[in-house]
Amino acid sequence: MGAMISRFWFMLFPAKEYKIVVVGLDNAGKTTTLYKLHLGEVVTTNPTVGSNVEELVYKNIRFEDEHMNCPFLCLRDGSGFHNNAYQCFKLHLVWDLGGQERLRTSWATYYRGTHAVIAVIDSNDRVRISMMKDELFRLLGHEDLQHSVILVFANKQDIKDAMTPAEITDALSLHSIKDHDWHIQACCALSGEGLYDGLGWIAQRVTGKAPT
Ligand SMILES: Nc1nc2c(ncn2[C@@H]2O[C@H](COP(=O)(O)OP(=O)(O)OP(=O)(O)O)[C@@H](O)[C@H]2O)c(=O)[nH]1
Ligand SMILES: [Mg+2]
Repeated sequence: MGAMISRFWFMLFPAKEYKIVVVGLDNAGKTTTLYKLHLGEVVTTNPTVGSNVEELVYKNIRFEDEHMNCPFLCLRDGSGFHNNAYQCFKLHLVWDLGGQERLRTSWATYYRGTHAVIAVIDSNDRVRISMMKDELFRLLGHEDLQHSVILVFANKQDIKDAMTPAEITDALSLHSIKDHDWHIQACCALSGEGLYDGLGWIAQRVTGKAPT
């Protein structure tokens, strides 16, 4: 019933959309991440040529005091324990870009209007982490991403001896990023662990960000 009401509500009052682009080297797990979030399932992937795009709805329960000034589409939840609570929906349009070397030059064509960048890292790919650092700093310098927040997914944490988020933070020099809000999240796109935590961080941070 609740799901039906919210679907109907969406049709009447479409929420403001937030644009996210997902970047990272080939084989990092970008497409797996997108479809795990979108469908809740692991899909069989092929290397992406071009892009995939899907809409994700992130739902958050907020209590009345936190809800003040909430800019999102909200439904009052008057039932049970939560009669002071609201369900706040944020709609994210997520672009998953191909990571092969020849495709990376086209990433910038997707940047305009982006609120958040997700950089997916294969935490076992020690050899190419410096290449990913170069790509990351190149995109951070792009004018269309001036106002974007950056989420780094330290993916494939299920594999033994994966680099920890702290190691990846050092290898990517994340602490030297001063002009963007950033966050690193350990995850496993196969099980989904950590993915919603990362999306939750974005959902909080995009409020009030206005890319040109
Ligand atoms: N063990 C493990 N494997 C993963 C994980 N996430 C993705 N993979 C695997 O990594 C491989 C590449 O995943 P993709 O999602 O296609 O990678 P991609 O980043 O989209 O690659 P491109 O499209 O070429 O840029 C697939 O075999 C996935 O099943 C993970 O968390 N753990
Ligand atoms: Mg892909």
